[in-house]
Parts: sequence; C-alpha cells; structure tokens
Amino acid sequence: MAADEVPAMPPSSSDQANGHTEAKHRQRDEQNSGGDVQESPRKRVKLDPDTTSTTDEGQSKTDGEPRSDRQKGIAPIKKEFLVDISTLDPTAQQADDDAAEASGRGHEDKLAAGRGGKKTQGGQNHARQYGQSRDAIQLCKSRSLANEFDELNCSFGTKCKWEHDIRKYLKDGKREDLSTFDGVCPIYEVRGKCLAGWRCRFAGSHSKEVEHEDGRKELVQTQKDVGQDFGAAKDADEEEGVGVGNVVSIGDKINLRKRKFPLPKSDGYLQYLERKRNNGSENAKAPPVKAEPTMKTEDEETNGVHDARASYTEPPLKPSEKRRIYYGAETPVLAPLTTQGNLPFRRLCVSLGAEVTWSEMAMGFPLIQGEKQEWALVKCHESELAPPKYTPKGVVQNYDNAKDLKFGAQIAANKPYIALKTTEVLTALCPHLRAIDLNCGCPIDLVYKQGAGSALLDARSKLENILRGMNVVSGEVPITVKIRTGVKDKQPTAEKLCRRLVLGGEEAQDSGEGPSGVAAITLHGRSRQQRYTRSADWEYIAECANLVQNLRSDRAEVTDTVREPDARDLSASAKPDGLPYFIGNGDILSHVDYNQHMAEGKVDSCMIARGALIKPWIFEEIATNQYLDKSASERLGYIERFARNGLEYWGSDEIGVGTTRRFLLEWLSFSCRYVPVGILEHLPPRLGDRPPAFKGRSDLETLLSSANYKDWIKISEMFLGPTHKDFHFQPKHKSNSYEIEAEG
Ligand SMILES: Cc1cc2nc3c(=O)[nH]c(=O)nc-3n(C[C@H](O)[C@H](O)[C@H](O)COP(=O)(O)O)c2cc1C
Repeated sequence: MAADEVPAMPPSSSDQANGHTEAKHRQRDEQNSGGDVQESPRKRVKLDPDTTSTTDEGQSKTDGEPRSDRQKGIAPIKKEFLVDISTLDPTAQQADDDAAEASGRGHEDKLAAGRGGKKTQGGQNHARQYGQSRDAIQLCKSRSLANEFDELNCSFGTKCKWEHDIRKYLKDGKREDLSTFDGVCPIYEVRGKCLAGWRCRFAGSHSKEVEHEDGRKELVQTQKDVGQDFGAAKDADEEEGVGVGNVVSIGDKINLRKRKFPLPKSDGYLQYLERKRNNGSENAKAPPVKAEPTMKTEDEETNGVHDARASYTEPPLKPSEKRRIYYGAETPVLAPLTTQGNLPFRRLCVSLGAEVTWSEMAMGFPLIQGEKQEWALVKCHESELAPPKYTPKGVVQNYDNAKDLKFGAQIAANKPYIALKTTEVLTALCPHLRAIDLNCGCPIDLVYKQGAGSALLDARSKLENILRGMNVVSGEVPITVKIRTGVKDKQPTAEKLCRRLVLGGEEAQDSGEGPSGVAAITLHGRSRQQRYTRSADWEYIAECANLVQNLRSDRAEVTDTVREPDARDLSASAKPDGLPYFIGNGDILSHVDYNQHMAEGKVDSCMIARGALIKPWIFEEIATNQYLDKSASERLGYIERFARNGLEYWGSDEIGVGTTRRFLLEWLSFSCRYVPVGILEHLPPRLGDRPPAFKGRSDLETLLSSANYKDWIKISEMFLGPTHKDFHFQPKHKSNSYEIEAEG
C-alpha cells in the first residue's frame, strides 16, 4: 500500500480530532455497557460488534441487529475503502508479534554472559544491526560547545585524533543542517541551549558568525533564556538529556563493574538462604538476617559517597511499611515493551493518559555489572514522576506513596543472587521507582532455558524465595511480578502460583517467613507455548483475579500486610483490601475492551501493550470513554512528537538522529497496523483482526497504514531528513529476513 504522494512537510500536530463518528460510537458503547454480559463466568462475554453497521457516508451507526457478515480474524473494512490485493507492495510485511517481542536486544547473550561469557549465535532474537550514522569527520568533544576562537581545551592536545577546526568540521565533517522543525533545534527551542553544539543537525539555529572590531569573523554558539529550569528530574550529568531521571553516574557504574559497590542487604539475605539450605527447618524459622554494616570502600571514606545507603543496616521493611502502591480503573497501565517501550515512546503515552509505565525489561546481570546500555533502560522522563514532587532545583527522593510515581523498572533474572543484587542496586541508585517488577513471562527460548522469564512459572519455590528476598532488600520500593497463564498450552498454572504468592508456600507459612510480599500481580492471559496465537484467556484471568480477591481476606489472617485503604482505594473498589493488586493483560485495543475486562475480569486495572503501540491514544479513549477517530494529520502529529522526544533524549547530532529514526521505524512497524475506526464497518476493532488491503480517507492516511518499510522511512524523513548513507533497517520478521538498505 505504498502511497504515491507524500506531503513535503509535516503538518502541525494541532489538528482537531475527527470526531464525526464518536457520538454514534458512544451511543453504541452505552448500549453495550448494559445487558450484553452473559451469565456464566466461563462464557466469553460479548460486547459485540455485530450490532453496529455503517451508512454510505462512512458513519458508523447502531442498528441493534446482530450481523453475521463479520468474518473471524478479518477487520471489517467498509467496501469503499477496499483495494485490489494485486496493488499491494510485495515487500510489505505481515505482523509478527512473537518476533517483535523477542527482537532487538540480545537478551539471551546477556544471560549467557552471566554464565561465563559464552555468547550465542544466530536465532531470531539476535540484536539487529542498524549501521552507524556518524559524521564523516568527527569533531572533538572539547570543541562541541566552544566558540571558534576559544582556546583549545583538549586533554589529548596534538595527539587527539578528532577534528578541532570548527569551520572544517562544518564544511567537510557533517551533513547539512536539517530543515525539518522549521530548521529550529527542538532542544534549543525548549531548553535555550543545545548540548550537541556544532554537532547538532540544527546547529545553524543556535550559532552565528560575528565580526570582531579587528575584522576577524568568528563562529559562536548562541543561547537563549527560556525562563525554565529543566533540571528537576535530572540526577546526573548534563549530557543525559532534558528532564531525565534515574541517571546513574559513571563512577557508580565503574564501582559496579569493579565489584566495589557494597550490597550488604543482598549479601546478608543470601547468607541466610544458604544457612537455611544447609541447616533445614531449624534455621528457617529465623527471620531474615539483619544486614551487617560493611567496610566502606576507600572512595566512600574519602568522598562520602553512598552515605545515603546507611539505611542498609536497618532491618528490612515489612511489606505493609513500604510505600503504598495503587491500581484502579482510572490507572491504565502501559506494559513493559522491549525496544518499543523506550523513554520517548513512554513520554508520548503519558501525554495521552497512561498512568503507569514500565521500563523495557532490563537484564539483572548486566545491571549489576554496571553496563551502560542496560542502565539506560531504567531512566525515566520527568512526566513519569508526580508533578508536586518537582522542586526548582535538585532531586526529590522521598515519595510518600508509590502511586506518586508512574514509572517502574522491570527486571529479569534467573538466580536469586542476581535478582536480589539487582534490586538492591536499583533501589540504591534510582530514586524514581514506583516498583520493581520481576519478569516471569518472557517466552524467549534462551531466556527460558536459562531459568529466567517464564521458566520461573514452573519453579514456584524458587520464585517465591526470589520475590521475598527482593522485598527484603528493596527498602521502601514495592515488588511486583508479571506472569503468564503457564508454560504449556492447556495446562494453566497461574492460579496455583497466585495462591502461593499471596499466602506463601507451606514451608514459609510454617517457618513464619510469611508470604512473598508482592504488591501486585499482572497476568498476561496466554501461555508461553501459545505465544501470540489465539486470544488472551480473559476467563482464566477472571478466575485468578477472583481467587486473589478471595485470598486477600485469608491472607489478612496470616500476615499483617493488609493495606490501609485510602480515598482512591475506596473509590475504586469496596472489596476487602489487602495485597496484592491484580492486573489483567491481553488484547486490549479500545476503551470498550478495557471497560469490559475491568467489569468482567475482576481486575484492579488492565495493562496494555500492542494496543498502545498501534494507537497510543488508547489511553485518551479510556479516559474519555469514547472512540477517537484520529485524523491522519493528528496521527502524524504523534509521530512528530515522538521524533521531538527522541531528539531531546538521544540527541540532535547525527548519532542521535539515527537512533531516533531507528526507534521511530520500530514503532511505525506497529502503528501502521491501526485501522481507522471511521473506515471500519463494525466496532469494536479487534487486536487479532487483520485488515484486507485498504486505502485510507486521504493519501496521508494510506501512507500511515502502509506495511512497507520504505514508507516508514519516508515518514521518518518528514521529521528527521534523509537517511544517513550508512543507515540500515533490518526488519524483525524472520520470514522476511532480508536486509534492507535505506535509500538516501
Ligand atoms: C514488542 C513487544 C515487547 C515486549 N516486551 C516485554 C517486556 O520487556 N517485558 C514483559 O514483561 N513483556 C513484554 N512484552 C509482552 C507485553 O508486555 C504483553 O504482556 C503482551 O504483549 C500482551 O499484551 P497485549 O495483548 O496488550 O499486547 C512485549 C510485547 C511486545 C509486543
């Protein structure tokens, strides 16, 4: 469906919503929210699309009559938008969610590294290559922000291999300035200063040539006062981007790499586990050991680093003493999404109403080894923090309630020591964490084979110990867990696991250790084996939710962890309150799905993954309880916003533009799957439905629906200019495993 015409310049993002079908859809929703629910809890509840039909003018209407012409698995496109299949571009790709979930970051290699450094070869999950977008001649960092006549300030002096001559660099080293965003650097625009300096692809907007009295002409950088302090959520050095939190210093990463970062709580708890293993039940009755103060490193003695972690020596907090967490119908959750759930994308979703956000899955081992790339995953944007906690300067560390924060970190680990140390180090170095979630759903083969991700579903005792340990070492940060229905198809085990996580296994109950203390359980309603085949099993999710709800009162008798209700809790539900919350996940593509599962699934909230990638305004739909038939130019506006967010975060130099483009293309591989509600014959849209070949209501809408990577590149060029000669885009779909070189 390659579009013939592409608008030369991006339209503004301020287009008004095309709401012509909204009233009708709302009307239908109201009908649906009524009596459609079937009585048996095992019967799939239908808020069925079959009562909606459309008029010739393209407006959906409800006729109250069941329709039989909705083909299973096929999106019902209105006749007038269908196109001849022979016009389809042969390079267009089919959606492959398994490949998408597994793509990109080489998780298996990271786990393998944890087992002695052996790297794996091949496999669909192997990190894909994108080429290097670099300047032909690279400017020395010491000159990036300098004026032309500034004294040379490079510590490598004449031995430096990078260019120091700014004029030469501008002439021969870098590509011409970008003319997108009206040629104005998006970072300079909001911040008044661009840290990429001369390397910025919009350098012309923040530099000029001045003529001195002696007639000499000098290239100088300019700054402007934007009257705002963007330091609020910045925890470390300047180059980390605008309003970014959870930035860990290079010194801390080096200490981790050199194993000089003391982790006394984990060490103490691991010793306790060891004793328990060796001595059997006698010692098991002892409460988790109190972490002993450890010797300070030389650095700490001299520089006073890590003083804040004196609290390591305090006894572990009981779950009830941790910061309170909250989930309710009004807090839809953006799922953890490897590669796709990057900071710029989450920022976009938050601006559209996502109330809880998760980092991409970060592997525990590389985190405790101080690996830069892994630590980048737990950075958050200031919009993911609670606004009242901002101060004009400095960082706010003491959140009273976890619900003051939207952002949490998800980790994966296959061994207790990795999970515990990761948790301790995260809570020590990242002040902005709502919770830490342990991934028990990752289906990737090598992750599974090494005992992490969904393998933990079948290692219930180990999992319980890991979670209890994480709770001991995490201080006031709550611990949550994300699971699947089970490992094997048709052998669901989640109910059993939920029971154990809420009440604790028999041994833990006998020894007085009590439950694992998880603050929330999220259940993705599919098994590992099933991957994305068939729909998520919301009936089973409801059963598990029901069980947890009932266990809450049982649990109150065996533990002191009943959560104090507060105003939000009470408004959300009248059920007996206690830990943990229960969140359902799977196949949500609209507010209708969301409302249905909230009502029928007995869950506290729902998590949304692909639905948010396909249409990030799903959060706005949930908040306003209506379909939003976004116009193509509005959708392009979101792409523009992502590009801006990306440049702010990854930088506006050649490398930053390349990184932004790479992640934008990744996202476009999902967003192209959106079928505008205005061209659907029946509602609601279904995540599993595939559309026949169709054209949009405008050339732009057609372009945005294109599954052809060349069109994604065209779209990226509207905001990021022509691709770099070395930029490659390698699609994630194994079935089309050709390498594509971007034109340009
Ligand atoms: C591209 C992609 C990346 C994902 N990455 C993660 C991840 O890092 N951690 C995780 O727990 N689940 C991950 N998932 C699974 C989702 O969080 C979610 O459980 C699953 O997609 C079902 O939700 P949905 O039907 O709303 O898509 C990923 C899914 C996709 C499609």
